[in-house]
Amino acid sequence: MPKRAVLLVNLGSPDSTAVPDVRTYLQEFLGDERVIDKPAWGPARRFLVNQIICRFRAPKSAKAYEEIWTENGSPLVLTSQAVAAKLATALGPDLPVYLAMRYRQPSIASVIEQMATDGIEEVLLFPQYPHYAMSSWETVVVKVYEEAARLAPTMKIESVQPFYEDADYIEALYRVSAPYLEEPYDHILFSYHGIPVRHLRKGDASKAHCTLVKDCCSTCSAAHAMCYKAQVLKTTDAFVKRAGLPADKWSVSFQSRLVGEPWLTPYTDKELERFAHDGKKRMVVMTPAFVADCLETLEEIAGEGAEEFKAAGGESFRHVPCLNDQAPYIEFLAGRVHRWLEGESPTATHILSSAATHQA
Ligand SMILES: C=CC1=C(C)c2cc3[nH]c(cc4nc(cc5[nH]c(cc1n2)c(C)c5CCC(=O)O)C(CCC(=O)O)=C4C)c(C)c3C=C
Ligand SMILES: [Fe+2]
Ligand SMILES: [Fe+2]
Repeated sequence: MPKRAVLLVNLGSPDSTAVPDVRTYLQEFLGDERVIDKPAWGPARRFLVNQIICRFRAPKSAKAYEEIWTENGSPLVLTSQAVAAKLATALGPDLPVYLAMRYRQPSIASVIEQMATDGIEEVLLFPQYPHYAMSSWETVVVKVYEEAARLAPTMKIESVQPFYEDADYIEALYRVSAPYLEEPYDHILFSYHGIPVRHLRKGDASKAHCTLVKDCCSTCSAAHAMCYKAQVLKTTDAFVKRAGLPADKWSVSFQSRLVGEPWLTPYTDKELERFAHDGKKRMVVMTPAFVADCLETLEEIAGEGAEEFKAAGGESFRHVPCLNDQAPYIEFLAGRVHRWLEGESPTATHILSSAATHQA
């Protein structure tokens, strides 16, 4: 019997809130060619990222991180560690669980080296993203395969595909959110991390669907195996059906944009202001693109978003916490791992990416 393991990978955080640490993190993150992909020419991109974006952004980001940092470190990293520990307990001693971060620590390379030292032969890679994006799911998968090819070439790795409409994931989302939907509210906003519209077009292998066909991301298409927007709409639809939400009480928006080009719309901050002006006084915001609470949910939504909504006339603002290390999420992860052990291919929707076809 080959020695098997599960590898969870999430995005990662700076080592501390000190500006030099935040700058180092941003350089690694935004220096990733699947995150900032322009200009295409490497040295020019490096100059743009290092000299312009990171230099100016690091002090502002460091302040934002200070708002959410705990005495033990980054919420994203600490929650991911708790998830890994609880999943390990659920799976038992024969199936160890490892955790790595795409940027900073623990690095993918160091964890693959550890798995090789521990004699691991077969790995289920579980990117901690429900939706496909070149800048999230794909960069994790590519990096893991690159590092494995270099450090552990005989290790066999299979990747869990984006689980945006997996019935067990939707059920977990429902179980964690339901208590927050019991109190009266006027509107529920599903706020997803944004991406540049250009990335949506880049992911469309047909080059004939996304942004080119009317209602492209809501109509059925093979392009949607790699369409972030289509996938977040499917998560929302499935959740709305499960929770029985009335049609006129919810909508979708996109947060966390950078300047320089159009990102997916409508933008969350503008929508919160609009709803407050329209007299929707009691707002609930869900953030299902993130499995763990992080800077983007705790500071941008629960902090700034709530302030902006109230400044525009809103009265109450509830952010529904992410799945975090709550039992429904651990049960979903364990269930998905068991399906792998029973021989189900991790490929629910085959992604037409070189990243997904690697076989060591
Ligand atoms: C949920 C999936 C994510 C996608 C898709 C994504 C795309 C994306 N992000 C940036 C730029 C930044 N994101 C930042 C933080 C951040 N992003 C995600 C997730 C996705 N990003 C998470 C979970 C976090 C929080 C990390 C934490 O430590 O808590 C930041 C850093 C903070 C800041 O300065 O605002 C940047 C920058 C781009 C450019 C992009 C797609 C092209
Ligand atoms: Fe991001
Ligand atoms: Fe699309």
